[in-house]
Amino acid sequence: MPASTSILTINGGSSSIKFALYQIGEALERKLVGKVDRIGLSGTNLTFNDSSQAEPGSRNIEAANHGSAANFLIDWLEQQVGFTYIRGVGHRVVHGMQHTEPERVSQALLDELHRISPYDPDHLPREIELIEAFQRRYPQLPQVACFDTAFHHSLPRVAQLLPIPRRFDAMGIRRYGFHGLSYAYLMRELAQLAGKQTAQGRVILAHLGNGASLAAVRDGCSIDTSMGFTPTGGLTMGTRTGDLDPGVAWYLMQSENLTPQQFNHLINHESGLLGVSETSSDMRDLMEHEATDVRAAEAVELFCYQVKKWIGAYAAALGGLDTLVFAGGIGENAPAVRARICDGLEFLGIEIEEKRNATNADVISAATSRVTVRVMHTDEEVMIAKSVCHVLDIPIEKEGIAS
Ligand SMILES: Nc1ncnc2c1ncn2[C@@H]1O[C@H](COP(=O)(O)OP(=O)(O)O)[C@@H](O)[C@H]1O
Ligand SMILES: CC(=O)OP(=O)(O)O
Ligand SMILES: [Mg+2]
Repeated sequence: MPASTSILTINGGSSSIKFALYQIGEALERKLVGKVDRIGLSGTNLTFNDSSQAEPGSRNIEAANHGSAANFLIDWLEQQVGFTYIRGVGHRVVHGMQHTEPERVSQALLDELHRISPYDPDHLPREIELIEAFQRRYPQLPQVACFDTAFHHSLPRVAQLLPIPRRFDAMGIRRYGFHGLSYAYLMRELAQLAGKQTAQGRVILAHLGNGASLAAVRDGCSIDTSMGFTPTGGLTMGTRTGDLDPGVAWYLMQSENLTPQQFNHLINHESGLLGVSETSSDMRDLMEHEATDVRAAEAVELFCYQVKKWIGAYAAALGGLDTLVFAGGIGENAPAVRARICDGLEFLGIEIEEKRNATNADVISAATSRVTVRVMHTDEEVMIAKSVCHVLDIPIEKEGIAS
């Protein structure tokens, strides 16, 4: 790969690290993209696509935790590209509390992230580990934290409040919302594709991946979102419960004699599509076995039903609906799921065109549909890269993305 000034992006999930390298030219050009997945499990793997090579590559690695995966990744990047030309590293940081903008990582910010890491035990400790691994190896290299909560700083008070004693609100125990990098990207793309007026209208964004949430957006601002204090809330997901009757929490903890750690594992890693199907957290697997396995069928049904209900709720919160956007691995690639979600929502003005839906077309609504329904590919990485350029004052001439 040619040596040129670049930005590295790091997106640390609960068992994976996604990364991308953007060359800074007139526009940001993605040169390398990849991920380390199955961290802490057997068969940890690094897979990558280098734009200068015809074939994708992969390597088996040993990584018991995010720290050792990060060190492996740093060594590998050192060999592939070298760090001399990397101007900055941008990290997705899932929880940012009151932070509304991306910012340069400082010791004060790291101290604060350590303090709030119990707020999201599945993402934050690993993201901190990644930032610290880069800091140890390249102390002079600027790092930028890009907060998933920032997009939702505009939530009205009523959408922030949790119905628990008021003293907790003063301690920051409130609804924040997540997937903000994805939502910010989708809103920028929507303005480019459909015009600013459409992006200023009443929009529901459905980010349906392993982690899944919806956001209601009006005048370009988030007015509500399904995840709350942690990314475990809202919709049922691959392995997370989503919203759960709090009485169930109390009952299970005491009847099963669960420690807080065991309970956390149950709601984040053993539930959702995996818990209901007893077989897989992966929507593709479940759809394949729907006809023969009632558990898989119920899991898919529950997911579609919940997304449908949230669309109804957010249409009410927005006072109507102009645009519905599907994104994320499921939202972008599963026509049958989109069709099931939208079935019965004709009363809201949502009509799907079967053929367009089947091909994952950009616009999948019928010409007669009052609501425009779109399928959009989301890109958290490029949002991170742009934020790094912004925070580090690196000019990019063109707003677009070259690849
Ligand atoms: N063609 C497809 N049909 C149905 N589901 C799909 C398809 N492609 C990907 N998915 C689902 O997308 C989900 C992963 O979404 P993704 O956004 O990649 O997750 P992550 O949150 O890990 O980035 C999985 O449930 C996967 O099964
Ligand atoms: C915020 C969140 O849930 O992220 P992910 O979907 O990557 O787990
Ligand atoms: Mg994700």
